Amino acid sequence: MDVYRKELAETKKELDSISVEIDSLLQRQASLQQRKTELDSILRQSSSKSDDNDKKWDKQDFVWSNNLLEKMGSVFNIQTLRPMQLQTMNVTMSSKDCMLIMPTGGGKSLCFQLPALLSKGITLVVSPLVSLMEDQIMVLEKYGIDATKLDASASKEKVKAVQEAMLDKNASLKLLYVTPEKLAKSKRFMAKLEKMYQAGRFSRLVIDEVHCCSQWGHDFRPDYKFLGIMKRQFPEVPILGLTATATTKVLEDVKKILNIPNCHLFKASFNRPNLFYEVKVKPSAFKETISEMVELIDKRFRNKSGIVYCFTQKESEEVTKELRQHGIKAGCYHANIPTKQKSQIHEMWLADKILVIVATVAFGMGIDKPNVRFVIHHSISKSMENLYQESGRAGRDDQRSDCIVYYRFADVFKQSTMVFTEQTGLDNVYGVMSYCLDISKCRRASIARHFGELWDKSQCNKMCDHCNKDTEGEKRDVTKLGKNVLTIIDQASATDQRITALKLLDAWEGKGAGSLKVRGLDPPKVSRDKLERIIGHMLLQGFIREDFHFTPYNTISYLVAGAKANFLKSESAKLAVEFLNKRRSLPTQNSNTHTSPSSQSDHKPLAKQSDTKLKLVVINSENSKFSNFTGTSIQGENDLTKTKKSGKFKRKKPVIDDSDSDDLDFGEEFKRKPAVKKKSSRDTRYSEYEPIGTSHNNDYLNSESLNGNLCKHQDAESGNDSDVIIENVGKSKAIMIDSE
Ligand SMILES: Nc1ncnc2c1ncn2[C@@H]1O[C@H](COP(=O)(O)OP(=O)(O)OP(=O)(O)O)[C@@H](O)[C@H]1O
Repeated sequence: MDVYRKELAETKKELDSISVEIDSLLQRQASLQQRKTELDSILRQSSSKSDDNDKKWDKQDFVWSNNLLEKMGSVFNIQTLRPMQLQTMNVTMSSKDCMLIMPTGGGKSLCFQLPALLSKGITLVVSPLVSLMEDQIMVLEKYGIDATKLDASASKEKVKAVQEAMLDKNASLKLLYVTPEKLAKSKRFMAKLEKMYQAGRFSRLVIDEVHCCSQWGHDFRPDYKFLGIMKRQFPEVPILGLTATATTKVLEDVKKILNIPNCHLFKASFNRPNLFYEVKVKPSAFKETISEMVELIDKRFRNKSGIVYCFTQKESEEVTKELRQHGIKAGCYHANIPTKQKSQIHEMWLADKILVIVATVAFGMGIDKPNVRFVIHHSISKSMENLYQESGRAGRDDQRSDCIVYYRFADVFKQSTMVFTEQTGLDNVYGVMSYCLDISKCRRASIARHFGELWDKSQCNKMCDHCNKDTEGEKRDVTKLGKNVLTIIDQASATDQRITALKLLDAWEGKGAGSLKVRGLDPPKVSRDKLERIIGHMLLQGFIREDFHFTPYNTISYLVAGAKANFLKSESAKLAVEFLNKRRSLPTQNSNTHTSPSSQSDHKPLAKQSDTKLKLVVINSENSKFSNFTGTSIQGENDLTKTKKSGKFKRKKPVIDDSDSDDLDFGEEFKRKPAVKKKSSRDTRYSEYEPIGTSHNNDYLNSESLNGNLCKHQDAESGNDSDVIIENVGKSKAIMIDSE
């Protein structure tokens, strides 16, 4: 019997492990399937582009072409069209359905305003915000174009006049703006549209922010769904959908909802070459974040116009107050500020009387200030679409501008508790977390992948922090640490306790509530930032998940085991997390392609960011008086430093490993390279020291300017710290000697 029992136990065990493998393969299959769909779509789009799509619509021999070009200059004062504008106008003028995806500020409005002038009848524009309509109508009035809106505030007389114009073939009205709610809720208005259609005066339906139709989008508006009946009711009316941000999935969904499966799709590149993308690690203390931000604005954006986006109204008020106290002309903008005051602030900002607007996302659509030099996110956005759109308010004049996100792990939970009830709310937040956690990939490549665009990262032109800094990531196997996280979570669950991310981190580090600590689990010798990073990746990879609970006052996010937790426990899955490789090269003098004068000297390296804290200086200089002694490798035996105490020069073994990363478990696959002697130009330019008393500024970009900096150096043998001064640094090489 024992034999059978034993065999039964083994059989069960094997079956369990097969189940785990099957689950794992199914998950992999699902994610590959999704990627395949994305790639298919990208290829379809690019091949249809290279078909006759662009070429056919790029012509200027349509019957309306002369009139179009004439009015473009005489009415709109525009001399040349931007990419995709002509194609879009030609398609819609041909009465065909079209969708245009063009970045914020790209010039979408012209694509329907100019055709509206050339067409008989009225163009109906569905727009999500009354303030947006007002802005556009104001501009159109300046051009002498008759445009109006119908919303809840319209008087009876106004409604009557508009309804008459809808049917009067002699009326001058060209554009009529309505909200989607107006269409969905007013049967009378729909009846009037029917009549306008019968009279042959319904020339075009324009749907601004068309991504709002899809609940997969970041701004789903239920009333946009109603627009699905428009094609059925008015089959002859061409639809033109406009958006700055829509993923492949959202586009497919929108086409279905609007019943325009065969519409022409024009996608201007998401790429805004003049925007520099950057992520900074946000200090845990509010005041510290403010002083970093003040320094940043003072150094890089002095007297420049910008926006600081905050998560809440309270946060935006506090940040405004602090910035003002530091002498920065800032104004606050959020939904609860009285309308009159909001307009005043907006106007003062437009006139550069206020330089920085500190705002919630209420300060959004329709901002058309050309010279916004920076957009800083004090807290992360709720989705990549939001981040892209908010950042995109910088540099509408095509001049170099900066888009900076301050990322802090704790902010992820502030967002997730707000959006977890939305269809894709959590995925959206995790998309931003993934963007921020990345430490080496080109930011544009990440954005391109998100928006399903083919992208060659060499086109970034060093206009993102990663491409500009030549940082290197190195994947490390942290499966053991991941399993520790699960052990803490399991124990909490077994003892009916709930655990937030903060408490989990505390328990892991042996702090906080005793009942959450796991006996026998030693605190890892890894910095808190790295632990946060590991937990972040566990969330992204599904090893843990958030579990939301409501209290009368707020929603709390707890961490629980995720769908893939068992894979990690059984080690059928590994947890690999990328950390910054310490062997990071300093960009050479020429490598900085920043074009604006401010950026030349003021860009800080990532040194201050937690994972990238500099700890080591390359010792080498051809030009130095010690050149006879120094080798070319940072690990070279000839590396010399003079100790503080003795004043004598002494050979030192430079430290490669993180002093706090001993606990990181390097598995086979991701084994960290040993601190080998590697002769490469990269090594000779490498620096891991943090200068004391000098802030991290762009001086690093010119390694000669390292000279004279006082640095901390850790002796690899003794572990003792000593102060050293860098001396005799050539254009790309450095030597350090003692400070005494
Ligand atoms: N071909 C062009 N040449 C020069 N300027 C243009 C051209 N097309 C549009 N513009 C200008 O670019 C600015 C932005 O245009 P528009 O407001 O249409 O952008 P948008 O794509 O609708 O942006 P958003 O998504 O922010 O609404 C406007 O000031 C507009 O006059």
